[in-house]
Amino acid sequence: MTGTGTADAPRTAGWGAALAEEAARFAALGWMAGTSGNLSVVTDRDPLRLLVTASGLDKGELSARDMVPVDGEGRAVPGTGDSGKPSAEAALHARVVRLTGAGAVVHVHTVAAVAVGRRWPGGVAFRDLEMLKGIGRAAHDETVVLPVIGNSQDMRVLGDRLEAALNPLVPGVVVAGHGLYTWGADLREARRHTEIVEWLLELELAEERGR
Ligand SMILES: CSC[C@@H](O)[C@@H](O)C(=O)COP(=O)(O)O
Ligand SMILES: [Zn+2]
Repeated sequence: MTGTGTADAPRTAGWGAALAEEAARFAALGWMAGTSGNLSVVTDRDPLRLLVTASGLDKGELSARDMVPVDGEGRAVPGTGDSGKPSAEAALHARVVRLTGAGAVVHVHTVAAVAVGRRWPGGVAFRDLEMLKGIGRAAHDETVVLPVIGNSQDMRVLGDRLEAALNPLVPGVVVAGHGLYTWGADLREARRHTEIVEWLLELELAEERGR
């Protein structure tokens, strides 16, 4: 896929490379199989602008040019290049940013997220785990609930569900039958949150198998 070299391109090139690197990392873990998943980073707050992965590509093979600038509603910003169609879920990324103030959003399709969403459709609780510190919660004596929301192909519906279920203390939501959304102040924090939440989901399933 080719970019254009518009005035905006040099400014977003660094973000694009960072997104491609993150996507390759998640893909290598098997969390973005079969073109699934998408990533975004906030490049401007006023007006809100995000750079989001293009739709339908193998997320393990992206380059800096496979990223699309979108507005605060997730619509491609006109005149910013021909780097393809924004992710089908760009509007949800923008909604997460508006709701949480996040600087980066990660969406992965992990088996654990789908399995947990099926088993605990009302949300899943964690407690007394050192790993909870990685999402800013206490390692002891605090119950942390990760919300689970129903899936939809309509990003407005999905956004409304996410807003209604959002736990302000937890930077993530499981989308039942679909995958996981996580976010952070920047790409690095969003990655850490993704890894921690995925670890928690896998633990829950391992424990369930042992019960
Ligand atoms: C197997 S891809 C499923 C898609 O519908 C979607 O859920 C997804 O995560 C990737 O969509 P994309 O438009 O490439 O960002
Ligand atoms: Zn998806």
